[in-house]
Amino acid sequence: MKKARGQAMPMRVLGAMSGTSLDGVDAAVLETDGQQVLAFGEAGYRPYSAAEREVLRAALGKWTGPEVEAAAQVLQSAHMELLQTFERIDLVGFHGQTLAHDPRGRGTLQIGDGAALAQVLGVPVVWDFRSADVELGGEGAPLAPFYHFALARHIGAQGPIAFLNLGGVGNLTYVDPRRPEPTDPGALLAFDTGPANAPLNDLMSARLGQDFDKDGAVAARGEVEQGALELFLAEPFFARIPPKSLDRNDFAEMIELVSELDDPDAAATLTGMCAAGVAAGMEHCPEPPAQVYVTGGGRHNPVLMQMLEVSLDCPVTPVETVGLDGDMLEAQAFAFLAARVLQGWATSCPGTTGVSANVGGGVVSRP
Ligand SMILES: Nc1ncnc2c1ncn2[C@@H]1O[C@H](COP(=O)(O)OP(=O)(O)OP(=O)(O)O)[C@@H](O)[C@H]1O
Ligand SMILES: CC(=O)N[C@H]1[C@@H]2OC[C@@H](O2)[C@@H](O)[C@@H]1O[C@H](C)C(=O)O
Repeated sequence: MKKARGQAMPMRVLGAMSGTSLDGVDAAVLETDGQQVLAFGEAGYRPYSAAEREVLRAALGKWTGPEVEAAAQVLQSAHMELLQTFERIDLVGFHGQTLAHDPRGRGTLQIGDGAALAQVLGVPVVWDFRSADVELGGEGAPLAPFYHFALARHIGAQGPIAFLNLGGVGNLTYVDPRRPEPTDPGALLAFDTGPANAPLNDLMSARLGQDFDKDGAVAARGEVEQGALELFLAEPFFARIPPKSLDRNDFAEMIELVSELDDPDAAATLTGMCAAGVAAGMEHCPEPPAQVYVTGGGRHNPVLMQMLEVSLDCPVTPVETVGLDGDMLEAQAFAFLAARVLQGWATSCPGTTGVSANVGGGVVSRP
């Protein structure tokens, strides 16, 4: 039976996320009743070693088999190591690691065993957040939008704003905080915008042996190749009406579009493609938001931020300008969603994943 909203208890919830960039595990405490953000707590980060990252990378795009099992072990032990360092936790929201995402085909796969984690930590763990939404016809992603709605209210936004997450993949949430509930029609529109850092990271790794283009240093020396950009934007994904989502490697072939370019021009062009995907996505919003608040690692890239400022019709700033932590926002989101799952409340709705009705995903495992 669903509880009435007034009965929800404030909890200290620990959220954990291992994102598509495969850099490490982010974990953050959020005090919440699943409706409001009450306070932000401690946060921690556990990077993957180069060897661990290779094990995870080898499993990307796979659904079963030895690579997936090896990746699951790396993922599980890294989480156990990090999450055991937190104290006084009531509940854990455990996203795991997406290995494969094909919502209209084989489904979505996040590795990680929440039941085993609950035994070790001695508290309930909410996990497998995306499957129920996909099974009911939704995209299964993005799921942070319900948290974005709570954040928009927390920062006192009076009209529509947007949150833009620039991780491996980009995702945008348009929020109208004047609606009372995130599930109200018009309160949320969310979708993946296209590849963000993943192709640029892959280029940097293949050509220069670097994990990423730190501070956009390589792209800053180059120019965007317009022909490649046009070919990229001709992909049917950009014209598709949202909600819509992507797998990390859905645009892996775009690196071919820059194969003839020198390093600076190739990096600048891939950076430009990320910004252009966001600009194309913005066209789907009902009106330009008053602000775009950027979270995720891409906000540290000044070349990318500059390109966004030029191509969007509204101001673009890192979420830190309103006192939020852009490195931990996704981990906090899964803490927030865990609190909602425990109450039996929705974590996605037609505006966020395209699912036909409001869905409360997530499995609860108790110690
Ligand atoms: N100083 C910097 N300069 C340029 N790029 C940066 C910088 N810091 C981080 N990044 C980029 O941000 C990426 C990490 O972003 P983030 O941690 O948000 O990804 P993620 O959470 O794994 O991804 P997702 O949200 O898609 O699951 C790095 O791989 C890198 O490409
Ligand atoms: C299937 C999956 O794991 N998708 C991730 C990925 O990383 C960014 C983007 O693609 C977003 O759709 C989602 O993560 C965020 C945190 C979300 O669900 O809101």
